[in-house]
Amino acid sequence: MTVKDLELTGRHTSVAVPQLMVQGVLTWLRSRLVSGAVCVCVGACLLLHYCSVCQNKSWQKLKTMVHFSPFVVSFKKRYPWVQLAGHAGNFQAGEFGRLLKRYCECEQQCLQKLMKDTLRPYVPGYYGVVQRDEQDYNLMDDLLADFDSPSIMDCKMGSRTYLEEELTKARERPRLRKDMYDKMVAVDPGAPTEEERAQQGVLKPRYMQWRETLSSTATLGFRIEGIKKADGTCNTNFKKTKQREQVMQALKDFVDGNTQILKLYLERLEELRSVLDQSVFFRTHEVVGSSLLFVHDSSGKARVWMIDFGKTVPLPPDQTLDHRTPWVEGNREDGYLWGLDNLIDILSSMLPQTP
Ligand SMILES: Nc1ncnc2c1ncn2[C@@H]1O[C@H](COP(=O)(O)OP(=O)(O)OP(=O)(O)O)[C@@H](O)[C@H]1O
Ligand SMILES: O=P(O)(O)O[C@@H]1[C@H](O)[C@H](O)[C@@H](OP(=O)(O)O)[C@H](OP(=O)(O)O)[C@H]1O
Repeated sequence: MTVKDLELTGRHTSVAVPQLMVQGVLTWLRSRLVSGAVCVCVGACLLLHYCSVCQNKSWQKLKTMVHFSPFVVSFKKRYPWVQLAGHAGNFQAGEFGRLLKRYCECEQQCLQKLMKDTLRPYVPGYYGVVQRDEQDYNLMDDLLADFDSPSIMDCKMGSRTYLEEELTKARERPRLRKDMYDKMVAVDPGAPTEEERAQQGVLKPRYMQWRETLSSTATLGFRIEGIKKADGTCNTNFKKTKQREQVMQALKDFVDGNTQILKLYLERLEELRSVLDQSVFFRTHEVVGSSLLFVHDSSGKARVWMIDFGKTVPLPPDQTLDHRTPWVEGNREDGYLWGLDNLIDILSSMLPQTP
């Protein structure tokens, strides 16, 4: 369920730890772990606390990964930092409340443009590319830095989680993914077709579409990827959270029923929506796989930011998107605003109605 050898797939492969020691930890985890998100937390915490201690050593190729984030990293023992979703080993601690995310040119281009866009207050501040141990990173604000024991939620936005160009590539050069087949079977043994079963592999777009329809991505235009609460509990098991009522329950649990926090989140999302309507960047980009990061703490502070622009790409000069029109191949619509409308609607319905 949690730790296993993995077919190497691009960005999954490196973490900042000596390989042998990590393999020892992983072997221990593999032999000991039982199911449950809290156990995942503890295991990942042990491993990645160690990673952070060793963060000045060179990054090494590691043919193993911890499945199912979150990854809890103690950044220089200052405060625990949590990676709720995404690829393992992509982040390192920076200085002064900043963090380093493994370099991705597409993300760099977006963050640079976003620093000059009306969306600037809704994305992490960006400070350029830095090198550590021969690896390039994008340096950005750590959005958790100003919070005390924060509760965090990652919501992946949009009705589509793969780029149109990924579809084209998969058609031109179909590549069967055994790791995705295995992830599919782990959730639903009946999901693969007979052909996929015989091949023991699925194409990436097929897997991504299956994930979209299993969760709320296809029906609501967003899905919860993970939640970590101030009490230390973590849950990344939202693959089947699909119905509006299930989403509401997860949100209610995330804020511990605190309507004041819900209200602050709602206000922030409404502001974000009106800024998105004005944003040149947003109008001229296909925004896929990007998340909203929700953060609050017991002081009553609650904020939301847009993160992850690794699959946000510029449109041709003559094209714009409204981000609400349903997607058909070729129109490049991503359903981002449709998802945000739904999220806002759900949060509003959870608040007591004012006469
Ligand atoms: N600027 C930030 N400040 C604080 N936490 C962050 C920040 N950026 C990312 N995170 C944490 O890391 C997680 C993964 O981030 P992100 O989606 O950018 O990674 P990724 O590896 O590109 O993901 P994906 O696999 O979806 O492409 C988030 O869920 C969040 O917990
Ligand atoms: O959440 P899951 O079920 O583990 O599936 C992963 C998730 O959809 C990621 O967003 C995706 O990375 P990208 O968004 O960067 O494509 C990754 O593809 P990958 O394995 O090809 O990196 C998937 O494996």
